[in-house]
Amino acid sequence: MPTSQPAGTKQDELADELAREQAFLDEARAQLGRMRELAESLDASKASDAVSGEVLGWVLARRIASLQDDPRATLFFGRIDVDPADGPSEQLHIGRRHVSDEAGDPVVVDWRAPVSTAFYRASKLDPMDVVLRRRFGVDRGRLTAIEDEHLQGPEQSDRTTGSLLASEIERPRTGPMRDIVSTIQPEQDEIVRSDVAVSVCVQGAPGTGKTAVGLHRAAWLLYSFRERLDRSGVLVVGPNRAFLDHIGAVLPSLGEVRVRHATIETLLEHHGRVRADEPADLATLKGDARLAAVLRRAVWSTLRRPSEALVVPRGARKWRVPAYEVAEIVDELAARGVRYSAARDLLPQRLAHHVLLEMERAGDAPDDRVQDAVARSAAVKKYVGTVWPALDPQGVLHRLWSDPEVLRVAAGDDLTAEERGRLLWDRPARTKGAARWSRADLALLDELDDLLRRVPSLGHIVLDEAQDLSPMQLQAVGRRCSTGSVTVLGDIAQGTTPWATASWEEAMRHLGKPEHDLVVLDRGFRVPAAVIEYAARLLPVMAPGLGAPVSVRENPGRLEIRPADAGALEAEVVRAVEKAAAGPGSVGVIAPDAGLNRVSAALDAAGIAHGRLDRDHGDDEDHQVEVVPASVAKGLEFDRTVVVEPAAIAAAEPDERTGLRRLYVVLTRAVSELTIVHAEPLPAALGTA
Ligand SMILES: Nc1ncnc2c1ncn2[C@@H]1O[C@H](COP(=O)(O)OP(=O)(O)OP(=O)(O)O)[C@@H](O)[C@H]1O
Repeated sequence: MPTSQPAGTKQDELADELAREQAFLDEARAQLGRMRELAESLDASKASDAVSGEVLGWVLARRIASLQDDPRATLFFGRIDVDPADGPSEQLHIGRRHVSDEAGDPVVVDWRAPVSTAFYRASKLDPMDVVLRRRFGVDRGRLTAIEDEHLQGPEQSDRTTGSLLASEIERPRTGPMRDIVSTIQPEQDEIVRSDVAVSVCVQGAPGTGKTAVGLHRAAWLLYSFRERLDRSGVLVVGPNRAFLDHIGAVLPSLGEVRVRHATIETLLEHHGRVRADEPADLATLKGDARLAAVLRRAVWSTLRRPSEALVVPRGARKWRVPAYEVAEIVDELAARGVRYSAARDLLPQRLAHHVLLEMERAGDAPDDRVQDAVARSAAVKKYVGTVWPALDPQGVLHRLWSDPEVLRVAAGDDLTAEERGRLLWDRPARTKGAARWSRADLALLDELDDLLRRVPSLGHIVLDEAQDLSPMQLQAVGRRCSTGSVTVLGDIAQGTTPWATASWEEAMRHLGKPEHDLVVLDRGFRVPAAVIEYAARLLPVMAPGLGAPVSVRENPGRLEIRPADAGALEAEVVRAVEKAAAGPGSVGVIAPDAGLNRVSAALDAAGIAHGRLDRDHGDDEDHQVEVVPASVAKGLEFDRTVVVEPAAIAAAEPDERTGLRRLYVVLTRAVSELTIVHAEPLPAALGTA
């Protein structure tokens, strides 16, 4: 934009302004130091008793830790000057945490506070009383640049040192994912600050910031509803360990260290160890929502109609509750909507109460202790065991997969004979303890667990890469936020399981959140234009109707395709990796799972140090170069990626659509450069370069 001032004057003015802001930063640091010293001077031992002393000590330790100053970061990254019609104008500096002065007045405002909303959302169309929005460039704890936007009045020349958003994204990656708190975009902020009661489903193409938004939403919720969510808990669910490692530092960097991170497997692992792989069609069938009804029948069909009266001997007398009366009690308990085992727990007292009534009719005057003793008597226990058997999830599923008759009865009209045949084990395990459970079985065990006793609900769950979960897995997550809310993040086009969801309406129904906000993000932050345009060639074949994101990146990125002779693939990969690793920033070498060892060995032979990611682990050492199996690449990103043998990556999946979707995921991991190395012809859907 043209400026009327001579360039020199403008530079001087900018330098003065930076110096003023740096002085303000120094003052904010001093205030934070004062707050920390104050917290350190408080003495927990002065509490009224030992228990409160312990709690107070813990609270103080947490407060002191939260007041630590990180010299590598700044206390604020932005500023807004607001001038409301009905109040005084003020300048607000926005940072990762609140800092106040001796009088308690804010020096830095937490980015999550309501007054900070305008920093993220104000626009020229709707300035929200903001006159000026300022963003700061930061380097090792010092302010290095200012970017101003004047939101009101005649257009003015902005004092800007370039797009901080662009430089934030281009900044080379080392180590795990960073927070985006200084550059959250308005459409992202709307999601981050959605009310705690609202479940949100975000559909977005690769790199549109879904993961980032979900994590910042968790941090915002914890700030805004601290007491409620501290008690009920917040959970982040992601696709694998390598991914959790990648995102694991974001919430701690925002001051939230108590959010649990899990994969769907770790969430369900307490039900048993996965010891069996099964064909995709069987896993799909086990993940089908119809199984919920089958399991419900399997549980409740174990109730037996009492055929004999309950007889309780007490002293010289025997007391009887006739079978038809027991049947009425059982029917009433079963109809209450209480979980199976919880209802069963009520039965002994109900039966004992009837025995008590018999005693009263016979002229006795028994009290509550007698009722308790009858309820706990061997006769009642044994009787309850026959009419309302004790169950555990593993026992029920073991019987279901072992006994054709049990499965037939439980299946009702929900499964065909052919489907039942597939579900039955060829060689049933002799005991439930010896059963070889599959991944899909774990979700069924979880369903059974919940049919027996209600699984407690958390306050909020952030569910990432949700498109890959089966209906039964979605229900397992859903029951863990049944009284809370959920933020669902995903991309239908990146669904790479045979049971991947086809529609968000359906997935949200399985999660138990039919009422939700569906938001589509379509501005791509990660993937540069040259790369996304190439990857998007796959979309019409494997996800018709879904569009590619519009890359917001000014850097068009680089795409290079390097054919290799058969037998010389690894040598070409080594050359490509050497080139990619020459500059700063992370390099991901994504190869077919089956070819990973060869690639890793070739890099070793060439002396290229690298880490290896896996479903079950990330990289403890944060190497610049990571070798990644194609099946683990989802959700990750690298400044430069080298993709090895796309045709083999696609062919490793059970069908063409899943194969091309896997490839789409792999091709969209690059922030600036994608190099493809191949000996086999590229998949036809990619067209000719
Ligand atoms: N507002 C923003 N400011 C700066 N960087 C951003 C912003 N939004 C997203 N990014 C960056 O873009 C990259 C992609 O974001 P993220 O991983 O959250 O995308 P995603 O939609 O989850 O992608 P995928 O579907 O491929 O997993 C990350 O490096 C993230 O930090």
